[in-house]
Amino acid sequence: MRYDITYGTSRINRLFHCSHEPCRLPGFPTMTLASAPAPSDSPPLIRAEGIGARGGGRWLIRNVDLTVGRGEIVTLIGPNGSGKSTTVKSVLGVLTPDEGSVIRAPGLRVGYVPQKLAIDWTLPLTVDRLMSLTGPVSAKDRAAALDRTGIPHLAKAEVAQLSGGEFQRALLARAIARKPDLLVLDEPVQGVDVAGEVALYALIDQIRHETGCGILLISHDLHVVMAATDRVLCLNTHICCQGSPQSVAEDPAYRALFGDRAAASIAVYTHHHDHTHLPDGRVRLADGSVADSCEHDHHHDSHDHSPHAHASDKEHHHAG
Ligand SMILES: Nc1ncnc2c1ncn2[C@@H]1O[C@H](COP(=O)(O)OP(=O)(O)OP(=O)(O)O)[C@@H](O)[C@H]1O
Repeated sequence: MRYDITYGTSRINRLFHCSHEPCRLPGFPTMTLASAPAPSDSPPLIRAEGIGARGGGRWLIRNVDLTVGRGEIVTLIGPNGSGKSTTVKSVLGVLTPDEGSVIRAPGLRVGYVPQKLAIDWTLPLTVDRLMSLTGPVSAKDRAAALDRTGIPHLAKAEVAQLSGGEFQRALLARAIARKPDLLVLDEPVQGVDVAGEVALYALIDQIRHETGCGILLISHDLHVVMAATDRVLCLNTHICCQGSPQSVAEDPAYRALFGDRAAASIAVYTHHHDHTHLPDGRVRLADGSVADSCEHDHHHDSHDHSPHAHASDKEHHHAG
């Protein structure tokens, strides 16, 4: 396995994770995501079974099973200190788990965007240079990656002067320039505003469709990411629950960790947006007309605003 890892002290601390109520209001920009690629018959890129890792005299994670296949987006979600980074480091081989097994596809190429970057911010560093800091990447591949992430104009910009969103795109460009089979993104929207989060997750989704790579995401974002992911694992040292975003949002274990409001906010973001809820309670329909409600809308199968939608999802597994 070859992978691209940089870690250490942080440039952007967790700037903010927006829980501001208006940001969750219906009508806020939402993304349109293509459906996930059909599951492939190829073996998973990574398969971890029953992994456990100890540190400081205790189990940091235990009994964690995790697989990521080609073209699949899997998200690890959980409170601070619940073991998300430890799990990812274990499946990538950065840490050796104390129990369980990890199988990685032969020759697996991993692009890792860590939560923290070891960069001396007092030294000049352009975006272009950042791309090849830990290994050679051809000029063509660097340019293509910057183009793909929407920041070709920033190739010569100083990394220290980038905005939060630009910086995250630069990190993503750096990871995809090496054409990974598996892209691992540890909190990819740090320092990015909510509209930027939507755009970034849409970009991640496009990259998965275009390249067919598998994507393992770590996130605290309880709303937007849920719409962009195929499978969610909710971690709290062990896996509390897992399944489709909707089914996890319904799980009592998830609600106990994140609260009912978080679950409700997910419902807002997972229904099919062919209309917009106006601040006065009325609804602008797809044809531009305004109605009192969306009752007559025709997308009720994927479109229930209730957090109880999809409660019977068959993918759902609750591990207590
Ligand atoms: N090498 C280590 N030795 C001892 N404890 C550790 C070590 N690495 C991490 N921990 C502890 O393990 C727990 C899980 O850490 P981890 O970074 O995996 O959590 P996380 O879910 O990614 O957290 P966050 O959301 O805050 O990034 C934390 O309590 C952390 O302090």
